[in-house]
Amino acid sequence: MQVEVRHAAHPDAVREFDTETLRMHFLVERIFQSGEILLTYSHYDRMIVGGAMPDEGGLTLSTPKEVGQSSFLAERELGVLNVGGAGRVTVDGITYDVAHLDCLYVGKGTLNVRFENRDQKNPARFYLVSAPAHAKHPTVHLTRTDARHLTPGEPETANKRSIYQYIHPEVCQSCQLTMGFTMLETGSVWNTMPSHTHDRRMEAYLYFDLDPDQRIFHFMGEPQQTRHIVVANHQAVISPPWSIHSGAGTKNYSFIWAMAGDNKSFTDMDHIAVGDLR
Ligand SMILES: O=C[C@H](O)[C@@H](O)CC(=O)C(=O)O
Ligand SMILES: [Zn+2]
Repeated sequence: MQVEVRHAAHPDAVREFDTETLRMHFLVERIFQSGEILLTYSHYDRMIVGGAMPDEGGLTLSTPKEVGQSSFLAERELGVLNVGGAGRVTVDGITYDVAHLDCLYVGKGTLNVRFENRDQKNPARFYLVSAPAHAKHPTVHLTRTDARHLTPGEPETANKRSIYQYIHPEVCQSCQLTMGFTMLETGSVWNTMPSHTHDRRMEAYLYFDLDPDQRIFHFMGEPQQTRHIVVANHQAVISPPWSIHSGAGTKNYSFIWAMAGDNKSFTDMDHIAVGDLR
């Protein structure tokens, strides 16, 4: 397991960041590496994002010093969403078949989490998101048909998309974590436009299903001080609570969103009119 710590940055400081500094603070370039668990510990709401990509030997979630506990999930909850081939996740002796785009909520107090492939030629890529938790909720396996499905956007504004809400109060219990994914239709490239902030919750995006030679221009920053980060497939962006998080791709793509903070209300957003962005 490799863990990288990212400290929180004040918006006044971020105004001065150049491209490399923005990327160093907010872009997670490496999420999936075969036979390894790569994690990034963000000090925004202490959310951990990362990936587990098993090889023949499988992978066990160990406990890094950063979490300060005897087991990773002693005081945390975990969301797992598979963007690779079919896999298996074993949680304290119970094995779940976690197919492509299935999600697993793993509750606080879990002692053992193990990741394996079903087909070594098409390895699973488990995207992981964890936040501090103070209550135990049951571990739940969710498929796409369990998710809440929304279809915002229009072809005219190139933002027609499907939102699948998995770890969401109407679908699955959690302490502070919410998680799901958004899939853009062919010809639509804009996510989360009109954009918004929610200072009471931070958010992270993992972009996936993007062709290797295409990129997403992810927009961040205060609404009147926007900056962009050029993002490739299987890279994540940490969005501070004060920042917009929106993107335009050179082609359509999908992304996993996950949030932690004061509430789990997906619709609690401070919207910014397109004309007010700077
Ligand atoms: O606070 C909610 C998050 O920013 C995303 O879930 C928005 C999103 O997936 C979209 O509009 O496509
Ligand atoms: Zn948001």
